[in-house]
Amino acid sequence: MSDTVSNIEMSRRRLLGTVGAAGAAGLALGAVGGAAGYAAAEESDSGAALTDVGATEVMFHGKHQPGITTSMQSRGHLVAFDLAPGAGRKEAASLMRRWSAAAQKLMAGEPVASGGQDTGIALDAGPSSLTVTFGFGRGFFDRTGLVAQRPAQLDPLPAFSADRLDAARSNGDLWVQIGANDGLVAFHALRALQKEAGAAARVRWQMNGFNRSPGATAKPMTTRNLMGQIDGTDNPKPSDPDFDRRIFVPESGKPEWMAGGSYAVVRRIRMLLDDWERLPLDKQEKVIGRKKSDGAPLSGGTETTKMDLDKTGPDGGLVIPLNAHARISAPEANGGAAMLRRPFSYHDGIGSDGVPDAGLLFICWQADPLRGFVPVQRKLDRGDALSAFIRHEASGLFAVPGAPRSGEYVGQRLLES
Ligand SMILES: C=CC1=C(C)c2cc3[nH]c(cc4nc(cc5[nH]c(cc1n2)c(C)c5CCC(=O)O)C(CCC(=O)O)=C4C)c(C)c3C=C
Ligand SMILES: [Fe+2]
Repeated sequence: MSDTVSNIEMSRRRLLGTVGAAGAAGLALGAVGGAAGYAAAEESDSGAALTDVGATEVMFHGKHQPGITTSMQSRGHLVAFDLAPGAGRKEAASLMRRWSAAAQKLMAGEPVASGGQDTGIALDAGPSSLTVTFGFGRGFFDRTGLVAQRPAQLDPLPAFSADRLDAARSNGDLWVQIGANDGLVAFHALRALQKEAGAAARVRWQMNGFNRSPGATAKPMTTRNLMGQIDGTDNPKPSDPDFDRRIFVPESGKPEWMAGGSYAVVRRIRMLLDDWERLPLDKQEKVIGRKKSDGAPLSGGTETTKMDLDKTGPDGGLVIPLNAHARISAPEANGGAAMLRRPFSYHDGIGSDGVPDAGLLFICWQADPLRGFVPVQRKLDRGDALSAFIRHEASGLFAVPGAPRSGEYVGQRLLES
């Protein structure tokens, strides 16, 4: 069962079980609410929950860690930690044990007494689809004396010509991805995990992101990014026959501790919004190869229609230009290379250059970065029309093990091997 299915079941059970029939009758179910949902929510004065957003719980245990195939959440925090000077394998194991116990409680909507007492930031809220995902960076294996267990997939990413990477905001020994459909719930988890790190690890960098709030659109839709494009249409789907093979390390895969795991590539990609917004709509659409209004390919149809890469217009030219982002990044153009993109937008105010410091916290998941991100980015780096409007400013690559079994902590099979 996917964690999304169990979310829905869990949230329905919680709604009916804890809110009671009178409240449940007037509820707007966030996932399917639509226009009728808004009316019900606005009119509800019974004191019952207005939606099931808060009640939805994602499971901590399972085959894969949460936060990979989980539906995108409206708030995200990405934090990289370095192990503190003097901390090694023993301290790392103890940290992962503490973090896993805290994450399990947080995801169940329970308080955590990190450093004495719960901060109270998430009091009153339900789990709100909180997920906490843990990964290990290349340096982790040096620090813990586990170099022999380091997967080749964590070899540094190649340099790309358009990279303008800030080393201080790149990589890190440990990576934590927090996502939730409530800002306070997400911050509560962030704070608890930072405190739980104690003297064992120090924050190296932190990035904060956001997406659409559940229920913001009248019907469920693929989200938009800060350039206004519908972004995520052609993601691999869990129902695709080769989804697991592309995104997750198989049970028989190597190293054994990565069974059921995945590799996360994280890129902080700044959008040059002033330049982008000056571009007329028809040119913006040619940059991507899709319409801005509904995400349909320029070759016709609706958002989910397959792109016709050979279609020509009245002038004889290709309707999806040769340098269109969607053409260049398509699996067919990259020997089948595919990744699951699950980003957050970010906005960190106005940069020192006077333009918005805003863009995409691009996170993609794959069983092997050399068969996912790397070949696609190599190709985009050479000829993507979008390159003129974006700048890669930070980068990270992390091994994200499978979910722990009941009673285990994340990474136990590595740290106690
Ligand atoms: C190396 C991988 C990719 C990077 C980096 C990347 C950055 C990036 N993309 C957009 C906006 C869109 N991307 C779209 C499709 C798309 N992008 C990638 C890969 C990277 N994007 C892939 C593999 C695909 C799917 C291609 C396909 O199979 O057809 C789209 C179109 C809609 C969609 O399918 O999601 C948009 C829009 C931005 C703004 C960006 C950097 C800021
Ligand atoms: Fe893209």
